[in-house]
Amino acid sequence: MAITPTPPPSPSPYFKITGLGEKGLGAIATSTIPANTLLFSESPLLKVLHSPSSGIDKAEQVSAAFTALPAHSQTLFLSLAGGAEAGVEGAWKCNNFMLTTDGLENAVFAHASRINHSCDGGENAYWRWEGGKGRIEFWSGKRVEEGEEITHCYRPDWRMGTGNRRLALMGEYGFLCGCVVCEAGVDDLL
Ligand SMILES: C[S@@+](CC[C@H](N)C(=O)[O-])C[C@H]1O[C@@H](n2cnc3c(N)ncnc32)[C@H](O)[C@@H]1O
Repeated sequence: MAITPTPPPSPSPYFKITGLGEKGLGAIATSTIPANTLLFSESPLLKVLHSPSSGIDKAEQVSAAFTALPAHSQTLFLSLAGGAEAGVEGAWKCNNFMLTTDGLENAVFAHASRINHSCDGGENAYWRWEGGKGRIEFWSGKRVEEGEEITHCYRPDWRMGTGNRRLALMGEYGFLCGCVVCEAGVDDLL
């Protein structure tokens, strides 16, 4: 069973971070949020720009970038999901965002990493990387009711049926998806 750490402070006036059972921590709206609201923005805790021609693989780059972090940032990084069980590699696998479509720029964020996944259709938030500002922004994609969990879709298209989606998420991220779409148990996105 996952170890749920003490909830960190929220980066946003719109939600709190709290324990959500099997999902670990997650974000719960503390008031109604209108659609298209900027929820928060933040700069990366650890970012890697991969260059295939360098001959250095991404895992080595992540490890070197982690070593270069100040001690308090290392502690924060390892406190993210996957860190207690599988160290730097586990926290990276579980929490990194692919910032650019070429897959070469990835980053882990202290707060954005606490937002859970919901399959396509169940999510109510989305993110975008503002490269010029060096910050990720999280926006509400629709109106969110007080008490609702704020989620985003970790991959843009999971329209492959509940069983296949759950298998794919288990393979890539190592969790059994408990989002509203999967829990409904219908393959209505086919
Ligand atoms: C990026 S972290 C999200 C925040 C995490 N819940 C935490 O406690 O820090 C991803 C992890 O959260 C959990 N998670 C996220 N979305 C989930 C979902 N739809 N169903 C079940 N677990 C989920 C899984 O343990 C996954 O490996």
